[in-house]
Amino acid sequence: MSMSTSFPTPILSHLKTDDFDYIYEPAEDSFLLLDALEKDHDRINQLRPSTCLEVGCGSGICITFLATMLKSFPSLYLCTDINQRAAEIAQQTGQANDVHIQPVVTDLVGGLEERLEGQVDILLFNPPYVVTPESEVGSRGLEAAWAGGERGRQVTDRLLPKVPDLLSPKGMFYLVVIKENNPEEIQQMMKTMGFEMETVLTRRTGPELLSILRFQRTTT
Ligand SMILES: C[S@@+](CC[C@H](N)C(=O)[O-])C[C@H]1O[C@@H](n2cnc3c(N)ncnc32)[C@H](O)[C@@H]1O
Repeated sequence: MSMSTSFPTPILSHLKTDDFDYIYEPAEDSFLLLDALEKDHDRINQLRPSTCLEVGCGSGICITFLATMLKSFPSLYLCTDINQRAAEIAQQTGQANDVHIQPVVTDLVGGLEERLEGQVDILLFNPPYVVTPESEVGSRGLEAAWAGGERGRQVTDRLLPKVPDLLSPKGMFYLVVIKENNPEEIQQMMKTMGFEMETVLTRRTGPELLSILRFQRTTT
C-alpha cells in the first residue's frame, strides 16, 4: 500500500546571506528534486538503501532531505562538491537537521570510484545545467554551480559513464535537467549502458522547463 508522507524542507537557518556569494542558494531546481524524492518515497524505501551519494551537494539541502526521509535506515550519506565552501556548509546542514552526512571535496566522484563500485543505492545530481560558453566551465567557485557549457551538458556528460559502475544492482540515479540539455539524448545514452529512464516530475519556472529524471537498470 502506498502512503503519502510529507517531509519538512531542511532547516538552513545556519546559513548567512553572504554564504550565497560562494555557494549555490537552493532554488526551484533543488526544490523540484526534493519533491521528486518525496514522490518516490515508497520506491526508495523498498530499496532499503544503505549507501546514498549526492554529487554537487552545494548547501547540502538534497542529501540532508534524503537522510531525513530515510531516518529509520542505517545508511551512509556521502556527498561531493568541487567547491570547498559547499562541502563545509553541507556538513553544517546535516548537523542542523540532526542527520550525519559526509562531504568530500572532489571533482564528481574522483577518488571514491573504487571504494563505491556497485555500492550506491541512491545517486543524486543537480548539475550545473545552464547553457554557457565552454570557457565558463571548470571553476571551483560559485560559477561551478550553473555553468554547463555546450547544451549545459559538459559536467553531466562526464558523470553519466560512471553511473553503471557506481550503482548497486537495484540502484537509482536522479538527475536534474532542463529542456536544452536534451533529455531524450541522455535517455538514449543511458539506454546503451543498460538503464531505463522515467521522468518523475516536470515543472516550468520562468524560462526553464525543469525535469527530474530517474534511471534504473533495465529489468528483463
Ligand atoms: C545547481 S548546483 C546544486 C546544488 C545543490 N545540490 C542543490 O540542489 O541546491 C550544482 C552544484 O554542483 C557543484 N559542482 C559543479 N561541478 C562539479 C564537479 N565537477 N564536481 C563536483 N561538484 C560540482 C557546484 O559547486 C554546485 O554546488
